[in-house]
Amino acid sequence: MKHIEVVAGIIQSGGKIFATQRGYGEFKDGWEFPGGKMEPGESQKQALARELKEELAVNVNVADFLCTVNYDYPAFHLTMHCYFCAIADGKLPELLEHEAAKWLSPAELQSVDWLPADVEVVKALEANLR
Ligand SMILES: Nc1nc2c([nH]c(=O)n2[C@H]2C[C@H](O)[C@@H](COP(=O)(O)OP(=O)(O)OP(=O)(O)O)O2)c(=O)[nH]1
Repeated sequence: MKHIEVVAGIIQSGGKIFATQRGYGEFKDGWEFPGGKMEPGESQKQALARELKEELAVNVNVADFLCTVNYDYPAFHLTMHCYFCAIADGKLPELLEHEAAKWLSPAELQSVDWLPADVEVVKALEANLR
């Protein structure tokens, strides 16, 4: 089966977590942690900083690793590495590709319709924030 490996960022600011809603493709309207695929020669953290800059025009410091999740979608196997991120310069994300975004408090994490692979990430995040 096809294998896709991505890095995803849990951007934190003022005690809240940034969630984005996909604007296109197979998973349109699903909620996720922004990020994307690594390019050859990039570390996971470098790839994540680049993807967040491209998608959200935001400068982040990629911080602690949270978890790696594996999920079998019908058409591919996903491996996703998740890292906490802090905004480096106070400039908030702009939606260049996503259709919507929300800043969620820890208590609000279950209030959006996460992509299937993200359910486990949210569980790990809730345990980490507790
Ligand atoms: N970035 C990201 N992708 C996720 C998450 N959860 C999840 O199932 N995915 C899936 C959706 C995509 O099929 C796959 C790869 O994500 P991607 O960001 O590279 O998106 P994409 O396939 O639209 O790729 P591209 O057109 O931007 O190259 O991972 C998540 O939290 N963040």
